[in-house]
Amino acid sequence: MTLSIALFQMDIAFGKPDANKQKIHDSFIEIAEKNIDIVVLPELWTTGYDLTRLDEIADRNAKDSIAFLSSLAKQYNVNIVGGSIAKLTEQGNTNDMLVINRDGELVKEYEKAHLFRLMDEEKHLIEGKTDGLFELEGEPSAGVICYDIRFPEWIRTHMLDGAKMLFVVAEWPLARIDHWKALLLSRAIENQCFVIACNRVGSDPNNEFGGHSMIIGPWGEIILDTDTTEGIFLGEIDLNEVDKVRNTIPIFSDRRPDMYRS
Ligand SMILES: NC(=O)CCC(=O)C(=O)O
Repeated sequence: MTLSIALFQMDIAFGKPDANKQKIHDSFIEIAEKNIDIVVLPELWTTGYDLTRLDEIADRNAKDSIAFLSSLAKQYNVNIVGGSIAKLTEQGNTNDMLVINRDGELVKEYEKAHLFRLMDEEKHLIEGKTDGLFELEGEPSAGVICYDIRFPEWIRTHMLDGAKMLFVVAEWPLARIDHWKALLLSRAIENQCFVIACNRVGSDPNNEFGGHSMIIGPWGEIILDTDTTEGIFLGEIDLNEVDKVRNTIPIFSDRRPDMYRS
């Protein structure tokens, strides 16, 4: 199956959910005539890293964000890996990925499992406890959030369940953009999957962000690598490539889990 992907590499207005929603709403028109199958947004696109104000600006139970993305998905007949948003729950705030299908149905919520101390996440957010597995267009997929990609065992956990596409949504600073690129490439090669990664650009009071949203194939081929400009970037993937690569070098059946530490 061939799928066309649009990565929304956007700047995010700090602590201004309405402005960010408006920007996405207005930009969707650009994808209308392009027959896109999946749109991907970056991490925390409603609020950015305005974490000290989350009790004021986070979305209670993600209700408004789900309604917003669901309406866009139906209007434009497109699946949306809706980046992540700050979700206010009874227990606290989470960094919550939303995945919506073409019919506007919520197919997955995944809460970031690994909180990033360098950006104070552990002070303001609670960690997720469940996996990021879902299906889009009938294809097994997984979604993770930014710092999660530094944990190859977490990604492998998803791949052992058969995921062929790994979606990564991020606010990854420019200062470590070489890590971002190397980690994404490694996750694609070692898991023989497509990595579809959307980072933000621009800056907030603490960081300048690095863009370089990417699509990488299961052989490690770079299908798309952007720069640091804001925009919607397109790429196409053929999921048959995953089976071809997995049959050529059968790493999943060659594993020796009996020798690995958990
Ligand atoms: N938002 C994040 O999780 C950033 C992760 C990051 O910058 C890193 O180096 O890891």
